[in-house]
Amino acid sequence: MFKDERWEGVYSFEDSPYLMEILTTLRSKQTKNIKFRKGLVKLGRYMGYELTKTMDFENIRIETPLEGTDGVAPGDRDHVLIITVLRVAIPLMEGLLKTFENAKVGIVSASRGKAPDFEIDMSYTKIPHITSKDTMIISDPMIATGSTLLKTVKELKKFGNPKRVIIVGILAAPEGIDAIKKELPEVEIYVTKIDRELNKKGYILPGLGDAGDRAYGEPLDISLPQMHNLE
Ligand SMILES: O=P(O)(O)OC[C@H]1O[C@H](OP(=O)(O)OP(=O)(O)O)[C@H](O)[C@@H]1O
Ligand SMILES: O=c1cc[nH]c(=O)[nH]1
Ligand SMILES: [Mg+2]
Repeated sequence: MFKDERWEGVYSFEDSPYLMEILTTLRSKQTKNIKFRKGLVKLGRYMGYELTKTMDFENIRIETPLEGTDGVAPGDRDHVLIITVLRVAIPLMEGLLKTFENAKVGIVSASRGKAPDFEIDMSYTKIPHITSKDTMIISDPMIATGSTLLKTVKELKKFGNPKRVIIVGILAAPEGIDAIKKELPEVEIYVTKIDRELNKKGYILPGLGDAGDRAYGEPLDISLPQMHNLE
C-alpha cells in the first residue's frame, strides 16, 4: 500500500506488482467483457484484503484440542456496508464480498452526463440503515471529475453516520481526488493507481476507457419512454 503525499488519506497499490498486472489487463484494449469483469472481481477481492489491514480486529482467547492460545475475531470486518455505484461497480462489489462476506449492500444508480457539465442523474438508491459501527466502503471503479462520488457521499449522509467512509476505486484522476478531498476531507480513498489527468471529455488518461461499456457493452442512447414509442 502506497500513501500518496499529495493528499491526506489517499492510498494506491502501485507497489503491488500483481495488482498492477491485473490493472494492465484491464487497461489493454484487447481485453474483452468477460475478462474485464473478472479482473474487476479479482481487484475487489485483493483490495478488500489489503483494506482489512487498516481495520480493527478483536483479540480473543480460544482452546485448540491441546491447549489455550490467542486468536483473532473479525471485529470491523464483520461490520461493513458496501455501496455499489451502478453499473461498473457490480463486479468490484462481487470481489469485495469475497473478503467481506457478511457485508450489507446498498445500491446507488448514477449516470454521468456529457461534458462540459457532467450532470449526474441519480434516479434510484436502496441503502440500508447506516450505524456508527459500520465501515462504509463505496465502490466505484472510476474517479474522474469526482462528481458522481461527491453526489453519492452527500446522499448517503441522509442514511446515518458510519465509523469510516472509504472509497474503493480502480483508477482516479488527480482532479477527481482534489474535488472530493476539498469538500469531504474525512473520506479515505484507496485506488489501484492514480493516473495522469482527465481529457476534455472527462476520461481518465491513460485510463482504461469507458469502464461500464467495457464491462457490459455500449448502451443505446435512448430512454425507456422513447423506446416504448418505437413499438
Ligand atoms: O468522477 P466522475 O466524473 O463523476 O465519473 C466517474 C463515473 O463515470 C462512470 O460511470 P458512468 O456514468 O459512465 O456509468 P456506467 O458505469 O453505467 O457506465 C464511473 O463508473 C463513475 O461512476
Ligand atoms: O475514464 C473514465 C471516466 C469516467 N468513466 C469511465 O468509465 N471512464
Ligand atoms: Mg459509463
